[in-house]
Amino acid sequence: MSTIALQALPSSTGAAKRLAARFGFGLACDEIALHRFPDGELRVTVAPTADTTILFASLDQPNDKLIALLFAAEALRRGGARRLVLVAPYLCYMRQDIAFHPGEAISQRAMGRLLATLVDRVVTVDAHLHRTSDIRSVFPGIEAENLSAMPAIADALAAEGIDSATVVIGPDAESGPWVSDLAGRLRLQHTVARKRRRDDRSVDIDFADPTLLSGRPALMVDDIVSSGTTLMVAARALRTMGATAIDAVVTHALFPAAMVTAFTDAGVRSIRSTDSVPHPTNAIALDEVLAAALQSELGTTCSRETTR
Ligand SMILES: O=P(O)(O)OC[C@H]1O[C@@H](O)[C@H](O)[C@@H]1O
Repeated sequence: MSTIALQALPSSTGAAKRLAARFGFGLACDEIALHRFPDGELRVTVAPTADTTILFASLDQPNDKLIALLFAAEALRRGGARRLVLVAPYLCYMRQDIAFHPGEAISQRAMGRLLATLVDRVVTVDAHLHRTSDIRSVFPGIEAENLSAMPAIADALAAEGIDSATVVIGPDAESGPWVSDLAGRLRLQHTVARKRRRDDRSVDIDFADPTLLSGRPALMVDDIVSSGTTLMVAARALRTMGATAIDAVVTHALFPAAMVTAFTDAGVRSIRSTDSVPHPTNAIALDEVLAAALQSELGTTCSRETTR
């Protein structure tokens, strides 16, 4: 019988423990210990490994976490891990999938190649792949899955009840697949706006049918809220179009918590996120969708603790 362990970066231990509990056989979650030296370098210490180790590391604020992951993978392999599975509910650096200007690095490609040298499988949620149709092309030679948060979001919204006149809104063409999926699950009308980004904090958004929202609630859906510009500009447009209420739901909440006030000022009544990134707006847990994807790792395994 082979063994399995779960180890998490400190910022991911909450979600990792929820995942472990969902497996239902007493799998412990070990926190990877990080020590920062006075000069800023990191020492990384892992718990004893198992044949298969699930490394839980959501990669928001990624630069230090990537170094920690690199060192953790080294220690786990040297400790005997035959299979490393990275669970990164938020996968960083996926948005730059082409060189928009001469000389720019394609971060998606570089990140995929780096992670493919460290682990055997990557599991993520609503990765921003845009022009990349298959996540496996990002990770040469290893397994990779891009799960959807929309079933969990739809279940949460349906459970609390939603006005059937609500229009599900996507702020740009990239959001189309999420918007149509969620609207289909909730049996709601949907529309996707046109967005033109001028720079990091400046976008123009317009809707093909400016009358659609008149007197109706809007539910904005997106994969990422980062600077919050897209959400605020879209909310102002929806308000001008006569939306009676504007709620937002997002998979990855990357914005500073204090920005919620600015969203309220722009007309957003509520914003909820999944727990892919720890955030005060977290309202939808992803443990069930992650556990389902990871069932194949359990096979005839038992937790490392039970075999010591
Ligand atoms: O406008 P901010 O919040 O900075 O960026 C998030 C938006 O930019 C896109 O890549 C995302 O899909 C989302 O629509």
